[in-house]
Amino acid sequence: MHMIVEYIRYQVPEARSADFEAAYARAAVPLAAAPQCVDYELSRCVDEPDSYILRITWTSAKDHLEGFRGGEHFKAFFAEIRPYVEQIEEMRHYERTSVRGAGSSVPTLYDWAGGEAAFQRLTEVFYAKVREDELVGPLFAHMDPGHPKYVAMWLAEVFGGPARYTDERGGYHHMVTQHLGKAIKEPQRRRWVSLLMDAADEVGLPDDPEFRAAFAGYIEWGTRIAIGNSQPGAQPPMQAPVPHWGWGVAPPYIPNP
Ligand code: HEM
Repeated sequence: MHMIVEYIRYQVPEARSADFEAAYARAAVPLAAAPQCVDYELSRCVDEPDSYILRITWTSAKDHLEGFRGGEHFKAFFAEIRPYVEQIEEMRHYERTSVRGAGSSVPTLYDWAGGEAAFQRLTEVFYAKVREDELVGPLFAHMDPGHPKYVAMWLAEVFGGPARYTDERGGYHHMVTQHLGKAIKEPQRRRWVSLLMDAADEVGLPDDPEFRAAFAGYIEWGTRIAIGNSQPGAQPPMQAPVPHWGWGVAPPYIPNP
């Protein structure tokens, strides 16, 4: 899949702008229903209110030109915007480059949680519980004394803090080797999660719904991957970046063909 961004610049006289926006609000319904459309946004120029830019991200240029234009949603979409075709000044596909990313207007989960100290407190309390637990304790019988600290470094990095696990502890590769062959069972994973959530309450991690949903989302994801990687014969990738987790929603997993 090779995403492509389409920009359409319109010049719409002030007298028609309200109708234009209303037409696009209606056109957006079939557009959003098209499986070739990733997202879209119509914005209006502040300095020259006659200028509009419509940005549509498509799953690929071919999907746009063949899939969407030849598909079931195009007719309804085009019927709405047809009166404005003559107002188009530019309509082209743009290739995304690697220069993109999120800014800092939204705090990281790491900052929201309280930074490094918060994760250190969390894992100290958590592994004290783990050690005592009859279901998961035995897996950790030979745990490295530094383990709570290392996992705190991992979590901090995942949630947007400094890359200390990568820089000081061997990164993803080291983590994955630690789970190989452990043959973790589902009830053990569940207990691990449950003890971690107890620890989160005990050390007073923020308990607002948004933070906890994102936190639990990563933990559900990560523990399920750990189970898979720990089974006999598993062959997980041995090199990968440490994952980064934010406030958003994880997209569906589609394996590379
Ligand atoms: C989100 C889920 C998980 C994360 C982020 C995680 C993270 C880690 C990390 C970073 C290490 C290596 C620490 C080091 O640098 O030495 C590790 C080791 C280990 N993990 Fe996990 N883990 C997860 C899930 C689990 C689960 C569900 C289990 C079992 C129920 C488990 C059992 C172990 C064990 C037994 C070790 C080796 C400990 C030792 O002997 O030192 N992990 N984990």
